[in-house]
Amino acid sequence: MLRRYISYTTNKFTNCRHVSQSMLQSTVDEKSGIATVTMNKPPVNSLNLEFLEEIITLLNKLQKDKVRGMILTSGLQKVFCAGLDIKELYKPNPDRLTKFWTTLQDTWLSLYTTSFPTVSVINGHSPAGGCMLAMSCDYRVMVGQNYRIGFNEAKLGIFAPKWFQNTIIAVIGQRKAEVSLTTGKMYTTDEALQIGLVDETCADADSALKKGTHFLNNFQNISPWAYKMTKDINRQSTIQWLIDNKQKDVDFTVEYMQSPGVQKNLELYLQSLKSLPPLKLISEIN
Ligand SMILES: CCCCCCCC/C=C\C=C\CC(=O)SCCNC(=O)CCNC(=O)[C@H](O)C(C)(C)COP(=O)(O)OP(=O)(O)OC[C@H]1O[C@@H](n2cnc3c(N)ncnc32)[C@H](O)[C@@H]1OP(=O)(O)O
Repeated sequence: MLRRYISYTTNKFTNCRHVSQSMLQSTVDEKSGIATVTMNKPPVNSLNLEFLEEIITLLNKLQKDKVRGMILTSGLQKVFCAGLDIKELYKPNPDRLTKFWTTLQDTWLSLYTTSFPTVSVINGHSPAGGCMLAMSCDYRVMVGQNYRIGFNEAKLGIFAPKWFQNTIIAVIGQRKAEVSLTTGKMYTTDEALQIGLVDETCADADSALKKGTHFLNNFQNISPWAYKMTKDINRQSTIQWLIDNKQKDVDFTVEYMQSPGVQKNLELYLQSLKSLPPLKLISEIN
């Protein structure tokens, strides 16, 4: 396992508090109380067990520190998050896969129920679990015209669980979610805006961060308690479904992922990932 460390420093010139873990950097602006969290797990910010554990630890820390809001973004050149780390799913060790899926559920629960408002600044490709990471925030701003976002699980021969699908339905509605999930379509920035996968688009990352901050400033005069209660009531049925079905969801996933058909599909997908030229894959699967 990677050596992990957390360090806290305050920069007296910028009035920012920095929290740095090996794959995540967090900077809290002392004046606004807004945390900017940057994912930095080259090459593609894929979500493996250790990365998910870091995300949970950081969310707990931000909650304890009573930040006023969080912006989640990527420090990589062209990828926001490539989704689940396929290596966690391909030829898995059942014990690790059990821990991985349980931690994935807990990460989603932590992010979807934060006591502070959250924004994702999508500054790179964002397929499958990467798109879900963005959907689990309260607001989404997508940068530029070069990236793709969507739910391509079907292209890998796997399907999204109920709690995942319900999260998407809450954002874009039942019909669009069904078309999006069954076709595995990856959307351009403009298409994503049109179907409501993202709330705003802009040309560059700096403007996107400003738009994210602008959204979070809406909560300056809103009671944190009123914010949290409203969000909890709005999201309650999906959250409760997962809490009530956690073990069933893990057991099913562990068995399903190990089936020969799923493993064959993942093998073929991993091969195509290696053989296609950069970015061809994403455009191929449109
Ligand atoms: C709060 C959490 C919410 C999450 C809830 C999830 C609930 C679960 C439900 C559903 C399940 C979801 C399934 C998934 O997420 S499966 C993952 C789907 N992802 C993809 O299909 C992305 C595939 N990757 C790409 O299309 C490209 O890599 C791209 C992201 C566009 C980047 O392109 P490029 O910059 O050209 O980089 P390369 O393709 O050369 O890749 C560099 C190396 O990274 C490896 N890679 C890429 N993606 C993954 C991945 N997802 N997992 C593991 N490894 C990945 C790639 O093979 C290269 O490796 P190497 O250098 O060894 O060849």
